[in-house]
Amino acid sequence: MTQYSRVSGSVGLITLKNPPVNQLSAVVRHGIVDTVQKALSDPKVKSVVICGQNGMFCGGADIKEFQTLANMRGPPLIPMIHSIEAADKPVVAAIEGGAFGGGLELALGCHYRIAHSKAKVGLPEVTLGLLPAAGGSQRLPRLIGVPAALSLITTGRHITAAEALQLGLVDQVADHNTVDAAVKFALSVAGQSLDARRISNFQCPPVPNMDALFEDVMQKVRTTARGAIAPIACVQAVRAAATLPYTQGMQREKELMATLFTSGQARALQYCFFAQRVVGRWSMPSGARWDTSKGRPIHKAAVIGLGTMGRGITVALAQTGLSVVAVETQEKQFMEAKKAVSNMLERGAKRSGKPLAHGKITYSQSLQAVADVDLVIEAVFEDMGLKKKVFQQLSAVCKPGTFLCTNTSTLDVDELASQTHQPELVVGMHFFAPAHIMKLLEVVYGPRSSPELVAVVMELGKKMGKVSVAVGNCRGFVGNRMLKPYRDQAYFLLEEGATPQLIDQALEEFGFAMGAFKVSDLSGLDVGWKVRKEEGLVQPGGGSGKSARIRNGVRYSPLGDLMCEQGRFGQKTGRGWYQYDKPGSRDARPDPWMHSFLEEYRARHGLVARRISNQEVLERCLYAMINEGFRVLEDGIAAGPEDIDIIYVFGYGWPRHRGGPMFYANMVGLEIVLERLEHYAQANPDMPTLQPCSLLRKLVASGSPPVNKWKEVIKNVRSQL
Ligand SMILES: CC/C=C\C=C\CC(=O)SCCNC(=O)CCNC(=O)[C@H](O)C(C)(C)COP(=O)(O)OP(=O)(O)OC[C@H]1O[C@@H](n2cnc3c(N)ncnc32)[C@H](O)[C@@H]1OP(=O)(O)O
Repeated sequence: MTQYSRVSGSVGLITLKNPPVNQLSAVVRHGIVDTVQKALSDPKVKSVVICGQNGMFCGGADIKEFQTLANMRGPPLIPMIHSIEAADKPVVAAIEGGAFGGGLELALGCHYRIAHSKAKVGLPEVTLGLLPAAGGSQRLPRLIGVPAALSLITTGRHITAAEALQLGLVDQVADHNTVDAAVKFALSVAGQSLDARRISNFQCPPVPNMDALFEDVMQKVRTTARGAIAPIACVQAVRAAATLPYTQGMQREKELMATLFTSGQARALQYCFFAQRVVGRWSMPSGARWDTSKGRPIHKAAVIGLGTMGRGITVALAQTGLSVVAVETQEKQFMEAKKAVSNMLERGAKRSGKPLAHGKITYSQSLQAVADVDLVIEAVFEDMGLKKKVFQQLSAVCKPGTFLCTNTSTLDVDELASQTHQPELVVGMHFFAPAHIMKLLEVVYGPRSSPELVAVVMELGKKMGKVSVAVGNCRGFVGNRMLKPYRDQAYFLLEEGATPQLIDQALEEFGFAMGAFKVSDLSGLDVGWKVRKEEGLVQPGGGSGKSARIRNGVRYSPLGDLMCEQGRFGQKTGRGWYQYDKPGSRDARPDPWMHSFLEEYRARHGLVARRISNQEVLERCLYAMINEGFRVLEDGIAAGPEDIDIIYVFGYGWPRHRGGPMFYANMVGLEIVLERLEHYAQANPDMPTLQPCSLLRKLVASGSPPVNKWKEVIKNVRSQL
């Protein structure tokens, strides 16, 4: 786990060996303590280099060890790092690949740091619900100053070696063999005084108006944290570094960490870290899996339809380096799209510092231009008739074997596949707007979709920087299917006495980026109205009598339809569930009109408004969504709870520090979720989405196992179906 050798006569070389990322598990920490001791006591050794095997310095503490305190045996990190800093021989960290979290804290304990030019460094503990508690919160501000340290520690962002050099975080950047460079450097500094190299002895560089700086940062962090506690503790820890002697600062760091470490938020965030990796190991009900299905290379792709989504998809594809044929048959849209895509590419290049990808795109107004591409993403208007026509044409035009994908948020992927000669080469790609920015991609396979195609599209998603989740085909797939009962409950609560702002506030206090009604205003009320009209659900004026609020025997709220009849489509019309200064403006303000609208509505339907508590808002909206999540699992649409949670965290603004809806249900207690659903279902027999589903009942009957054990129960439930 840790290898030791003497090189170049007098340099003790310690190599961390713990695949995949040389994480500091107990054995590695033992190894470091032993080998440092060995090097320091060997009179032939004049200086020491610490590096990691396989081109990676160290990915930090072993996150798996955090699951139980019992796992955390072995030498603790803090004294281990202190003993390195206190050594009387120079210790040099040779950073290849990356130094993250405890890995960077280890490097900060060394007297010198040399990084490869392609290496990255960072303190991402905040993203795991923690803070850099092996001295990182105290050493980093002393080394690079308070503002820069605050920026790194509160965001957890990874920075390049070049930025690290500029900040003074590393001493040298090497273009070739970093370990060789570090050994050479170690030889050159052997015997030199180390007094000025021990960061814990430094004073933080003074900051003018320090109180104002911390107040300002704290306010910003509170706004963006949406209830997460780790970013706040990070600011408090850095403040301790700036105001207290090192030993007291370390004490504060320890206290803050103790609170975070055992918090539910840290558990949720660490679950998300692993869940994100679990969804990459996709599987299909047929038994096809990520490790047994091989894709084939895609050299040239096409996008059909250059509306908002098509433009974003074109940009995302071009940024991967692929050749892209962008097709739009309508002249006006074609000209506008060319300009818009070009602007988006320029903005992207500026943001990322990567070269422009203009040359990768060819534009055409004819579908014939896609004849020789390997993969097509159709992104025309969300209309089954139109999409079917496009798929028939694509099937005729494209070379045999071309993969055909549809960007759709709800439509039946199998129905589209049946329009082509090779339905096994069709999948859905549900992008989220803006498609070149949003991280989530739902990859929707049908019963006939080939695993090869799923492998290709999952890989393509990765190249586009997306978190791709493979899901089965059903109405709304995973994300939008679960959103429906959540939204329905929000509407029903309005009928029963709530206001849009009361509901949104409860959801935003829970941690959602936006409440249900603000989201509805943003995406446009007319979108759902069109779908409901096509489904025959809309009655003019909202209908009358008892049947006005029932469709197919199930409770229905015509509130959204009535809003649309009034032309209140949301932000785009300047009026929706809220009012806006002008059409297109984003600043939502409560609209007094809503009050009389709702009063009149309730009076017409004989409804008596009652006081709705935040708790009821959360229970009804979230538990209805969670219940649908269990149905999704039962139906085999998602392979496991991790898939659902990652979809919600990356695509629907679910607060990451609450781990996703299914993890959250587990945190609340499945028996509590079941009991509350039963309660609400009894009170509302016309709302079948509140009837607890059988998987939830089975899980509770099985003793409410933790999320990572649900798959066993799911397997049993499915085999009984
Ligand atoms: C008193 C003080 C107590 C505690 C102090 C704790 C401080 C810490 O160090 S907390 C940990 C901080 N470190 C991180 O947050 C880094 C997490 N890792 C990453 O960001 C990335 O893995 C990466 C290092 C940048 C490498 O990325 P990539 O090359 O894309 O590989 P991945 O697919 O992400 O990971 C590969 C494989 O490694 C597992 N893994 C990564 N880091 C850790 C880790 N720190 N501990 C345990 N395991 C780790 C990861 O889960 C993947 O394995 P799978 O089997 O595929 O899940």
